[in-house]
Amino acid sequence: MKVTVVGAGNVGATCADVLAYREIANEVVLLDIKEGVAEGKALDIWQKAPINLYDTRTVGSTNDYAKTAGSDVVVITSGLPRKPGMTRDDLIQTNAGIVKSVTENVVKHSPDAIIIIVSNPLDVMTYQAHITSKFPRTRVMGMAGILDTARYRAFLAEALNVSPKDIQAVLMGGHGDTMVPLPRYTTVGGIPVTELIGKEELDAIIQRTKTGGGELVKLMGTSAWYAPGSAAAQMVEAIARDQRRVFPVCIKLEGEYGIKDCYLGVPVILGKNGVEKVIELDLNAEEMALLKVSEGHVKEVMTVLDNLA
Ligand SMILES: NC(=O)c1ccc[n+]([C@@H]2O[C@H](COP(=O)([O-])OP(=O)(O)OC[C@H]3O[C@@H](n4cnc5c(N)ncnc54)[C@H](O)[C@@H]3O)[C@@H](O)[C@H]2O)c1
Ligand SMILES: O=C(O)C[C@H](O)C(=O)O
Repeated sequence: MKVTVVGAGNVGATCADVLAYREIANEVVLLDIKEGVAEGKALDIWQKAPINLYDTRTVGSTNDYAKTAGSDVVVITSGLPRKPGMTRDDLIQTNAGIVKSVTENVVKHSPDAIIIIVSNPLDVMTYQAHITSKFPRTRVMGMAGILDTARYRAFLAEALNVSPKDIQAVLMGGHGDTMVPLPRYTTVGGIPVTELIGKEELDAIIQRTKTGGGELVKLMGTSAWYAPGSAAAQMVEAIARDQRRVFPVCIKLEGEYGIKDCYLGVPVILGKNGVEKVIELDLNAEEMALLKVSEGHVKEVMTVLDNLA
């Protein structure tokens, strides 16, 4: 298993580190456009191997895609992160160009790869990578749902004073304020969450989850990386080990949930072929209405991308 991570910044380097210390891949190539940065971080991670006891070989590359040739999975994290006061959509102009040129290079050197997009605005950057790569939709997906769900689970674990391991949940829709939480599908050790927490407290947690990325941007002046890098690595693991994990993943919808030609987070089965199956939940009217709002927002930003092109 060879994995390339494009972008050796905060998220990319964290993802490469998790892939290495959890031995998810035999070889991890970290690539960045900035001279020396990827080589340095890859070397640093490799020098940690005797301490943390792993065999994964990490290799750095300054924009030399020949080193990435034949990758099984490519994670694209290259692009600007937002600063306080910005929305993710404000990044579209710069990041669309970056994701397009990176995807062209990835396709040239790894034509059979599965691509995982992390760059923002997530849903529309997944669209950009999909139309550029011309890969089947099952091999081009975006990471956001695992992160958003993890935030929701972490906040719930804190509120209920239980282990985050015991909280199972699904969040759907776009990666932004229109994401669709699904309390009906949230359980704590198998118990419906609504039996353990009041509506008001749950609503506050859902609201905090929706703005969870912004909360961190405000605190740090740039966006998060530990949870996002780990979330992307978890998707790679599901593919590399053919785990058939059930995760919310951004993919082009082709009629599921009555939605076509839109890139949205939905629960899927993730395995060796990428998205093995899109799971269609039986949403109630209220949940469906929220998903339609999310669709409307993502489609608006997709139009911005079309106009840029
Ligand atoms: N999907 C999510 O849930 C999620 C979570 C966190 C961050 N993000 C997004 O991920 C992206 C990266 O965030 P970060 O915090 O790692 O930023 P960062 O600035 O730390 O790293 C980005 C890296 O991309 C590199 N880069 C820029 N253009 C490149 C190109 N053409 N080829 C190769 N490398 C290039 C930069 O040199 C930089 O090292 C941002 O767009 C951010 O908004 C998404
Ligand atoms: O909030 C951001 O800009 C980064 C990322 O999408 C996140 O949710 O942490």
